[in-house]
Amino acid sequence: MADKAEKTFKFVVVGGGIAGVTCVEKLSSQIPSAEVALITAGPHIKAVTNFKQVSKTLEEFEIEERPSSVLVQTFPNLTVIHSAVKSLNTTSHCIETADGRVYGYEKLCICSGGRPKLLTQDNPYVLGIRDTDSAQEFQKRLSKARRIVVVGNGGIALELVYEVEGCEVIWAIKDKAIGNTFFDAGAAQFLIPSLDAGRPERLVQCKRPRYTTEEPADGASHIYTAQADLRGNGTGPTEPGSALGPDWHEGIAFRGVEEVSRRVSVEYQCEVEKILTSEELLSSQQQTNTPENGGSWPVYVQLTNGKTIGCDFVVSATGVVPNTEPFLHGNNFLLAEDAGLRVDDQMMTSEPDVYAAGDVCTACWEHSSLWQQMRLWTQARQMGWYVGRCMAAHVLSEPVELDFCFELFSHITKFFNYKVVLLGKFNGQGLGSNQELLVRCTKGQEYVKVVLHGGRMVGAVLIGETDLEETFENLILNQMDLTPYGEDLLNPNIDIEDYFD
Ligand SMILES: Cc1cc2nc3c(=O)[nH]c(=O)nc-3n(C[C@H](O)[C@H](O)[C@H](O)COP(=O)(O)OP(=O)(O)OC[C@H]3O[C@@H](n4cnc5c(N)ncnc54)[C@H](O)[C@@H]3O)c2cc1C
Ligand SMILES: NC(=O)C1=CN([C@@H]2O[C@H](COP(=O)(O)OP(=O)(O)OC[C@H]3O[C@@H](n4cnc5c(N)ncnc54)[C@H](OP(=O)(O)O)[C@@H]3O)[C@@H](O)[C@H]2O)C=CC1
Repeated sequence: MADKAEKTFKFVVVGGGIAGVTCVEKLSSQIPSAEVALITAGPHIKAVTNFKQVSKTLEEFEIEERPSSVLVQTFPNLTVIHSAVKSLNTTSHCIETADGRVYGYEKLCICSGGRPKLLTQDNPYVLGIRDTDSAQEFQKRLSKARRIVVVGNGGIALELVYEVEGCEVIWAIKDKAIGNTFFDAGAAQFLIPSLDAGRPERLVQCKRPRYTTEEPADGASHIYTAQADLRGNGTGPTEPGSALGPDWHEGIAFRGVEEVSRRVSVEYQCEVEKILTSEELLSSQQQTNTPENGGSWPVYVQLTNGKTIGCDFVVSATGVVPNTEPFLHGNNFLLAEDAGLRVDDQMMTSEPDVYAAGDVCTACWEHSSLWQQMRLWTQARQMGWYVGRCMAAHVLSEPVELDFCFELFSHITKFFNYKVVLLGKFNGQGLGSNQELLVRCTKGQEYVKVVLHGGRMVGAVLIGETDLEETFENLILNQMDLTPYGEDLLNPNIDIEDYFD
C-alpha cells in the first residue's frame, strides 16, 4: 500500500465527530505549519460551540453539525476528505479509503466513534439511534406508529420515553429501576412521576442548523481543502455519521398517530427473548404466550417475564460498540473487554504512531479513583483535545502530563426536564458496601445524593436546580474529612457554600 500513497500528511485524523474535530483543531493550533488531514465517512462534521467551563471540571457546550468547508476556512493547513477508511497498514503508515485512495501519515488518530449495539442485526423492525439519519428514520416510523417497545435503560431510552408523544411506549428494562447507567433506585423513584406527567409544551423549533445528507446540488467535491484538490466519493447516506449531541431531539417532533399525549409502561427486570413477525408468532403456535392487549401488529416482542407485546417497531437503545472494524485487519491492536481500542495515558494505542480518542477507545491507564470512562460527548471533546496535545508534544519531543479533566468524572445533562449533574463515583462505582450515602429529596423539585467513602466525599448526583455542583466538586477534589459535619452536609437550612468558605 505504501508506494500507492498519493500524499503523506504529518497528521491524519479519522472521524468528523466531536473527538476527531477537536483533535484536528488542537493539532492545527499547536503546529500551524503541519499538514493535517481529517478523513471522515459522514458528509458533515461536528463542531463544539458556546463552550463554557462551569467549574473546575464541569463543562457545558453546544454541538453544531456543519459543512467541513467552515473548518477548512479556519485552518488553512487542513484537508478534509469525505470518504470511509477501508483499511490501515500500520507498518507502512498508510490508510486506504473506500474510493481506493491511499494516504500516508506520520501520526494517526482514530476517532471513528461507535455504532448502536443492536439487540439483533438486520431485523427491519429493530431500530437504533446514533446519527441524524437514524433519528430521522425513527421520526418517520414513529409518525405512523401506535405502539413501540423501547429496550435498554441508559441515556437514549431515558430521553425517548420522555419525548415520544401520541404513541404508547412499552419500556423493557433489565433492572429494578429506571436509568441504571446514570442513577440509583432513589433517583429513579424521584423521576418516575415525570414519566406520567409528561413534558411541558414547548416550541418545536430547531436551535441550530441541521444539514441533510444529500449530495451537494452543484456536484461539488467531497474534499474540502485550502491546499489540494483531492477528490473522493466514498461517502454516502449509508456511511455512519457522527453521534448526535445532547439536545438532538430539540426541534424534532416525536409524535405517533394516537390522540393520547403519552402512555409509558415499564416492564421491569426482563430481557428480550425473541422478536417475531406476526407470521412467525402464528407459526410458533405458542398459544400460552397470548399477545398483551390482543390486536394485530407487524412485530411481537417476547420478554423473559412471559409477556408477548405486539408493536409497530422496537427501539434498541442498548449501548454502543466501538467502530474499530476497518482498522483491525492485518494490524495488532490490543482491544479492551468492551471491544474499544486500548489507549494509554498518552492516548496511544498498541500500534506505533497510532492514537485513538472518543467512543472508539477504551481508557486503559490507571484511572484516578474519582474518574471513569463513559461514552459521552464531554469525554469525546476532552479526549480529542488531549490527544491533539499529545500528538503535537510527541512530534516536538515535549513531555505531556495526563490532563486535569481526567481527575474527576463530571457530567451535566438533562433528563425528564431536570438538570442532572453527576460527579465522581456518583453511583458508588467500585466501592461495594464500603460507602455511606446521604440523600435529600424534595418531590418534584430536587434529588441530592452524596457518596462518602471513609468520611470523604467521592461522588454526587444532583437533580434539579440544586446549585451545589461547584461546592461538591471542591469537596470531592480536596478530599476533606467531612465526618464532623455529618448530615449537616445536606441540611437545607445551612448555606453549604458559606459553610466551607
Ligand atoms: C441519540 C444520542 C444522544 C446522545 N446524547 C448525549 C448527551 O446528551 N450527552 C452526552 O454527553 N453524550 C451524548 N451522546 C453520546 C455522544 O454523542 C458521543 O459519546 C460522542 O458524540 C462521541 O463522539 P466521537 O467523536 O467519539 O464519535 P462520533 O460522534 O460517533 O463520530 C465518529 C465519526 O467517525 C466517522 N467514521 C466512522 N467510521 C469511519 C471510517 N471507517 N472511516 C472514516 N470515518 C469514519 C463518522 O462518520 C463520524 O464522523 C449521545 C449519543 C446518541 C447516539
Ligand atoms: N444525556 C446523556 O448523557 C445521554 C448520553 N447518551 C450516550 O449515548 C450512548 C448510547 O446510549 P444508549 O444506547 O442509551 O447506551 P447506554 O450505555 O447509556 O445504555 C445502554 C442500556 O442498555 C442496556 N442493555 C445492554 N444490552 C442489553 C440487552 N441485550 N437487553 C436489554 N438491555 C440491554 C444496558 O444495561 P447494562 O448497563 O446493565 O448492560 C443499559 O441500560 C451512550 O454512551 C450514552 O451514555 C445517550 C443519550 C443521552
